Amino acid sequence: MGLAATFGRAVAAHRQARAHLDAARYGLAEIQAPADSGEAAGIVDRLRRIGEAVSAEPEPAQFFAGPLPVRLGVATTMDGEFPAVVPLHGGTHLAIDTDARDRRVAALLRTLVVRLLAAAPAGSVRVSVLDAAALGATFLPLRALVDAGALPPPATTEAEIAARLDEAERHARAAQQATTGTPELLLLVAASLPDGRDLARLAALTHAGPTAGVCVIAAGYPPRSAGLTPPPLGGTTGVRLDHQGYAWIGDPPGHPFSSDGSGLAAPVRLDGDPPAGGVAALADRLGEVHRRESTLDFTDLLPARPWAESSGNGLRAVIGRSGREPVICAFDDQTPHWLVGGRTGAGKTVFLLDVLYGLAARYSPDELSLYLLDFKEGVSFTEFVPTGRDPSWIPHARAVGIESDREYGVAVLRELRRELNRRASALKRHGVTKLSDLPRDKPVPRIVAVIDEFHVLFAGNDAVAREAVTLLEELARKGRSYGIHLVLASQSMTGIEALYGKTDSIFGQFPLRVALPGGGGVLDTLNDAAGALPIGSAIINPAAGLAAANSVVRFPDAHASAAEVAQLRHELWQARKPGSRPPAVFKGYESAHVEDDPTYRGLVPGGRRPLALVGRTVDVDLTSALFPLDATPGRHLAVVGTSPVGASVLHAATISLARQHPPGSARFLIAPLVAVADEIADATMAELAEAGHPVSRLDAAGLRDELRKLSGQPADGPGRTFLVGYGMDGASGILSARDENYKSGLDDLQAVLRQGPAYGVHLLGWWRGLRRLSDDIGGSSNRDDIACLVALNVPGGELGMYLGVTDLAYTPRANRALLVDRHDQRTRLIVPFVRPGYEEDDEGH
Ligand SMILES: Nc1ncnc2c1ncn2[C@@H]1O[C@H](COP(=O)(O)OP(=O)(O)OP(=O)(O)O)[C@@H](O)[C@H]1O
Repeated sequence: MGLAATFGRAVAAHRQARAHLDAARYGLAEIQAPADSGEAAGIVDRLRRIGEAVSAEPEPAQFFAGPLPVRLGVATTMDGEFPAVVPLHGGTHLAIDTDARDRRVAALLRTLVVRLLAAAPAGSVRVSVLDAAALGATFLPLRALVDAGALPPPATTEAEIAARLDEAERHARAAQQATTGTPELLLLVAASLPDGRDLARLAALTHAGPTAGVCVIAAGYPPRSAGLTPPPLGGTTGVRLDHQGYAWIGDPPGHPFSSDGSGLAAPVRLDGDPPAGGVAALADRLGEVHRRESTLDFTDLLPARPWAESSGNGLRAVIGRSGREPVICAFDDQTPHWLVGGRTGAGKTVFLLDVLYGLAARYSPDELSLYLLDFKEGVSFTEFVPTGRDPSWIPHARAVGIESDREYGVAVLRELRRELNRRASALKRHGVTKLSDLPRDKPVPRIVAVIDEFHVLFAGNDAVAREAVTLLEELARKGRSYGIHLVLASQSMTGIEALYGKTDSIFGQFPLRVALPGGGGVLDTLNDAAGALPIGSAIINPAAGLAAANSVVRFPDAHASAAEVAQLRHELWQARKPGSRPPAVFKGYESAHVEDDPTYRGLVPGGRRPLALVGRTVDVDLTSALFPLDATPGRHLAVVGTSPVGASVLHAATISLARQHPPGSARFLIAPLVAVADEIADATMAELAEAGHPVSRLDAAGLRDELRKLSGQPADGPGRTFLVGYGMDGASGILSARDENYKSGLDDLQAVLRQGPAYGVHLLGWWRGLRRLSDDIGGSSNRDDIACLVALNVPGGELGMYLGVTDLAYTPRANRALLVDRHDQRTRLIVPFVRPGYEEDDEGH
C-alpha cells in the first residue's frame, strides 16, 4: 500500500540520517532531547511502528499511548536531508502561519489528514475539517475519503463551523470524563481560522490537555489582522513559511529542537500531496470499515448469554453505539424513568423495540415484567403478544394495550399503583428498605411500563385526564424505591405543558431524556441538538436535557431484522416457565363477542343470582361486564342509544341469562318492537327455543297485556320471567294509552319495575333515546327503577344530566359503551357485546 511505503521511506530516511551523524545531530537527535542520540533511536522506532501499523492494525490504546511523531517534510542541511518530524496528538497541536489558500499549506494539510487516517487503527481517528476561506476546495482532492464516509464534508459556513466546535467540545468533555474505553482521536483541521468567538473556542481546545483526545491543526495562525491579540494556543508547534517557499519549524512542546527557542535550524521543504492512488486505496479500506461499523445490527444489542443478569441494582441495556462504543442506559436510582420524544416517523417505535428486546434478552421474567401501552393507531407492541400466525409471546409481558383507550391506560396505571402499594407493604412487613433485601422465595421483578404517545392520556382535561396525572405523578415519584420504572414516549410535549402545572413534578422525575429526530421537546429549551439528527440516531441525555450532557447514539432498525427478532422472541418464549400465562391483551379496535367470553362459557344452570352479561370492561384483564339481577327493586337493564349494537347487547344479556336456567325454570317473552332489531330478536328466540326454554313473541299490544298481568300478581308458577323489549320506544304509543280504568301501560311498566324483581320478573329493554326511557319510567327522578344501564351513543352531557352526575367523562364512540349500575355506584367503560356481522363502524352504522 502506498502509504505504508511512504512511512517505510520515512523510516529508511531516518536510518540514513542516523548514519550521517552530523546531520542527525543537527536535526533528528535534537528532536527528543538535545545531545542524546538514544532518543533519536526512540523516535525512529516509533516511526517504524507507525509504518507497521498500516498493515498490522495495533490496538488503539497502544497506538495512542503518547504523542505521534508525524513528518511534515524534509529538512535540508549542508550535509544532506532528513525528515522533519513533529509530535501530534497527546496534547500537542500544530499551527501554520499561512492558511490553506497557499497551495503548499493545502497540500500539507491533505497529506497530514491522510497520514493520520492511514496510520491509526481503522475507526480510531475522526477527522473534522473547517474550510471557510476556500469553501471546502482545500479538501476536494480527498473527495474519495468523503464519499467513503471516512471524512465528513468540510464545514464552510459559520453555523457549520460552530456545530463542529460544539462537537469537538463534547468529544473533549466526554473523553476527559471517560474512565474506561478505547481512546478515540478527533483531528480538527482548520484550513483557515474562524473569527472571534470561534477562534477562542478553537484555541481553548489546544489547552484541553492530553486526555481530551483532540488534536488541532490550525492554518493561518496567528491571524495577520492588525491590532488584535489572538488567543494563545497551548502545546502547539508553530510553522512559518518564508518567501522562498521553505518552512521553518518551531520547537515542539516538550521536545524542543533548540536550546534557545529558535526551533529547527534548517529550512524544511514541506511534503506535497499524497499520491492519488494511495488516497483511493485508503478510501477503499476505510470505506469498508465505515460500512461495517455503521451497519449496526439488532443482534449487537443482545447479550452473549440470555437471562444471565440480576436486576437487583437496576436494569441495564445496550441501546446502540456512539462512535464505536456501545451505549448502555439504565433504569436505576440515577435514571429511574425515561422520557422519549420524536416526531412521527422518527423511529420511536424502533427505539422502544430495541430497548425492550435488549432488556428481555438480559433479564429473565423473574427479574423483569413489562407493561406496554400504545395509544396510537398502529402495531407497535403487537409482536409481544400471541397472534393467529405466531403463537409466541414475550414471557415478561404482563399487559399489552394496542390502540388503547385512555380509560385502559388509567386502568393499567391503577394496577401499577396497586402493585406499588403491595411492594410497599411487603417491605414494611419484612422490615427492609430495598426490594433486593426481600426474601427471594417469591421473585419481585422490576417493572418497566412503556406508554407510547402518552400525551393522549392527558387529552380532554376531564376526570380521566386528571386521574391519569395523579397516578403518573405518584408512580414517577415513588416508583424508584419499588422497582417500577416508566418510559413515556411522545411526539408532542407542548400540549401537556400548557395543560398541567404538574408537569414539573412529573417530568422532574425523568432524568433520562431520549430525543429522536424532531423530539427536542424532551430536552432543555436551550438544547437544540435534536433538530438535525438523522433517522436511526438519538440524543441521550441523562441530565434532564441540559445541553452539556448530550451524547449522540445510533441504534439499529429492529424492523429491518425481522428474522432475528422473531428468532429471539421464540427462544425467550420457549424458555418460559411451565404454566406461564400470555399477557393480558387489549386491542382497542377489536369487538367483543359473548360466545368468546370466559365468564359466559363458564355459566351453568343454577346460580343464585342470574347474571346479565353485556360486554367486556376496559380494564387490564378485560373482565366480563355484567349485572347481577337479584330481587332488589330496580334490577332491570336498560340499553340506551340509537346504535343498533343495542339489539346485540340485549341478545347477549338474554342468552347469558338463559344459560343459567335449566329448561323450564325461566320463560322468555321477546318483544321485537322496531324493524332494525327483528333479525336479532328472531335469532335470540331461535337460540332460546333450541336450548329448550319456553319463549313467546310479543307485539306492542301483547307487551301491554303482559305488563298488565305481571303488575297485578306474582308470575305464574315457580321460576323467572324475562321480558325483553327490542326497541321499547316502538311501544310507547300503546303503552302510554289509558284503558277504561285510566290506567296506562306505563303505569303497569312502572309497577313491574318496582315489584317485579321480588317475584323473579326482570325487564331487559333497548331504548333508542334517553328521553323516551326517562318518560317511560316516569321521569329521571325514578331512574333507580332501572338500576342497570348500558349507554351506547348517548352524549356524555345528556347522560350526566339523566344520571345527576356533573363531570361524567364519557365520549360516545364506536364499539364502546358506558356501564352504570346505580345500586353499587359502578361506572365503567366497556366494549359492548356485538353479534358477529353486526359490528358498528366509526360512523355508527
Ligand atoms: N435505526 C434505524 N435505522 C434505519 N431506519 C430506521 C431506524 N429506526 C427507524 N427506522 C425507519 O424509520 C421508519 C419509522 O420508524 P418507526 O415506525 O419506529 O417510527 P415512529 O417514530 O414510531 O413513527 P410513528 O410515530 O409514525 O409510528 C421505519 O421505516 C423504520 O424502518
